Amino acid sequence: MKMQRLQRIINFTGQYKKHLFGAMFFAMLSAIWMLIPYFSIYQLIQLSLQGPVLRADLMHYGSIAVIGILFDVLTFFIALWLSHMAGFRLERNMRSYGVNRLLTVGLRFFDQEESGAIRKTIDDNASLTHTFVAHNIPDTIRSIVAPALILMSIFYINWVYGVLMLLIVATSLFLLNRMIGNTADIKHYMDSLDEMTATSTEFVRGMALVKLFDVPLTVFKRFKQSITHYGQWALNYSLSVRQPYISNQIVLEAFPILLIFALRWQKAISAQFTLALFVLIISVQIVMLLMKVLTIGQSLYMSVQAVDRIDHMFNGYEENIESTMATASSQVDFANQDLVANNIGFAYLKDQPILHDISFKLPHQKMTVIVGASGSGKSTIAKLLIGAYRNYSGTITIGNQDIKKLSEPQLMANITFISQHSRLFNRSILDNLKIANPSATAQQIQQALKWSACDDLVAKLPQGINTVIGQDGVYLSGGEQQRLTLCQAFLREARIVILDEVTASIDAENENQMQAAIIQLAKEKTVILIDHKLKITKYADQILVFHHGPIVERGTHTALLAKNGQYQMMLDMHLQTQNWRLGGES
Ligand SMILES: Nc1ncnc2c1ncn2[C@@H]1O[C@H](COP(=O)(O)OP(=O)(O)OP(=O)(O)O)[C@@H](O)[C@H]1O
Repeated sequence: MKMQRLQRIINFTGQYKKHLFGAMFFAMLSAIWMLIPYFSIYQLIQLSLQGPVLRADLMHYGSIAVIGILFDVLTFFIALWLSHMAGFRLERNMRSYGVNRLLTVGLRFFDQEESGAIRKTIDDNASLTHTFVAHNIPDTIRSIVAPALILMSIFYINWVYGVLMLLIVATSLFLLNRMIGNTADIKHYMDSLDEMTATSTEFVRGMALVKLFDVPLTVFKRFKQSITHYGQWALNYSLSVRQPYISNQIVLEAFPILLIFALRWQKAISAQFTLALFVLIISVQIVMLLMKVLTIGQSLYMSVQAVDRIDHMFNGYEENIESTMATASSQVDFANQDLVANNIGFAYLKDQPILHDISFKLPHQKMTVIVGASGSGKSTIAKLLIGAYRNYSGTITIGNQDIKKLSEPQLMANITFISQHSRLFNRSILDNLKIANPSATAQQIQQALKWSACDDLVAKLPQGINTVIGQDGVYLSGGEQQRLTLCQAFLREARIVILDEVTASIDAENENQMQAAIIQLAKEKTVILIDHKLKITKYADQILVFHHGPIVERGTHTALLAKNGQYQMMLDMHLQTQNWRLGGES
C-alpha cells in the first residue's frame, strides 16, 4: 500500500522521473567515492604497523583521499541537482493537481472551506513532497550504499570485526528507532502543528481588531491552547525518548573512549587493536549515515500523507458535479421563466434545521427582496438557488426544470451571484468586465457602466477603462468595487441575478448609486436581493420575510406595512438605530 502511494508521489514528477533515477545513480556513485578516504586511512594504518610511514606514502594515500572527496562532492552535487529538478517539477505538478481539483469541486466546497486554509493545504503539502524527493531520496541512497560497502569490506578483511561492527550498528539503530516514535505520534505532531499554524493566522488577522476595540488578548484562547497543546506534545515526546537517546550515546561514544583507555595499558599497539579501533570509529560514521535512513520513514510518511491531505480536503465535494454529469452538456435557457421553490427544508448539520417549509415564486424580470433577522437563513436560500447545496427537501424549479438535475455550469450560465465578498481581479477594469461577458461590445460595456453608475468613476481613472486595479496607486473603495461587480451583472447574459447583502458595508452615496443600479437591473433581469437596510424594499415587487425556518410574511412594502407585523417591527427597529446614529453625530 505504502509502495503504491510512494509510486503515486514519484508519478507526480512526470517527465522528470528519469532525473530522479539519474539522481539515485549519482547518489550511489557518490557513496562509492565517499569510501576512498577510509580506504586511504586503512592503508596508512597498515603501513604504520610495519614501521615509520614514508612521506611519499603519505602523499600517495593523501592524494587518493582528496580525489575521493572531490569526486564524492561532485557526484553528490549532480545527484542533488537532478533530484531538485524532479522535486521542483513534483511540487509544481502537485500544485497544479490541487488547483485542478479546485475546478472540479462544487460551490459547496468554497462555502465550507476557508480560502486561507485551502491555499495552505495545497502549498504546504506540495513543498513537503519536494523536500522528500529533492533531499531525502539522494541522502537515503548514499546512506544505505556507503554503510553496506563498508560492512562488506570489513567482513572481507576480518569477519570477526565485521560481526563486531554489525553488532554496534544494530544496537545503535535499534535505540535510534525507539527514539523516532511511532506513526501515530508523528500524525499527532503534524495535526497539532497544523492547528497551531491555523490559529496563528487567525491571531495575526484578528490583531487589528484587538487594537481597534482594545479587547484583551484572551479572545485568542484557541491560539494559546494550540501552543500549549503543541508544547505539551513536544515535551512528552522528548521525555519518552530520553532512555534510548542516552543509551545510544553510550554505545556510540563510551565504547571508543573505553578503547582509548585500554590503549594506555597496552605495551605495544598490535595490528589487531588498531583495526578494532578503526572499526569502532567507522561504525559511528555508519550509524550517522543510517540515522538519515531511519528519518526517511518519517519523511516518507509525511509525504504520503501530503497527497492524502490534499485529497482529503476535496473528498465528498465532487458529488454535485458527478450526479449531474449526464445533463451537463445540454444548454438550458431561463429566459422568461419564473423561479419556484416548493416546501424547502434544509440543514447544514443533521438535526439542526435552518430552512423549514419554505415556498415562494420569483416572477421573471421582477425584483424580490428577502429580509429577516440575522441567521434566519437568507444567504442559505441563495446558496440553494445557485446549486451549492442539493441535499434539501422539496423542489426548486425554473420553468419546468428541477435545478437539482442541472449541472453547476448550466446553472451558473443562467444565474449571477454577487455577495458583499465579491472581489475584482488585479487586472484592468476592461478585463474584469470581459470576464463577465467576453463578447460584450464597447457599446454594451458603456451602457452597463452607465446603469451601474460606474461611468464617472471610470472617467476619473488615469487610463480610463484600461486602468489596472492595484497598480500605480490605483485602488478602489469597497463601494466602487461593488458597483463594478454590479456592472458585471448587467453584462452577463444570465437572466437571474442574486445579490447577497451587496450594500452591507458601503457609504450612503455609494448606496444610493447602487440602489438606482439595482432598480435598473430589475428592469432587465429577475433580481433577488438579500437586504437588511430596508431602504430598497419599497421598490420591490415582492418582499419575503424570513424568520428562522419558515417565511412569516410576504407581499409588497405597502401591503406589509398594512399588516403591521414582523416587517413593520424590523422597519421600526431599523429607524431607531438610524436615529441613534444621528443622535450620536449631533
Ligand atoms: N457553511 C455553513 N455550515 C454550517 N452552518 C452554516 C453555514 N453557513 C451558515 N450556517 C448557519 O446557518 C444559519 C443561517 O445562516 P445564513 O447565513 O443563511 O443567515 P442570514 O439570514 O443570511 O444571516 P445574516 O443576515 O447575518 O447574513 C446560521 O445559524 C449560520 O450559523
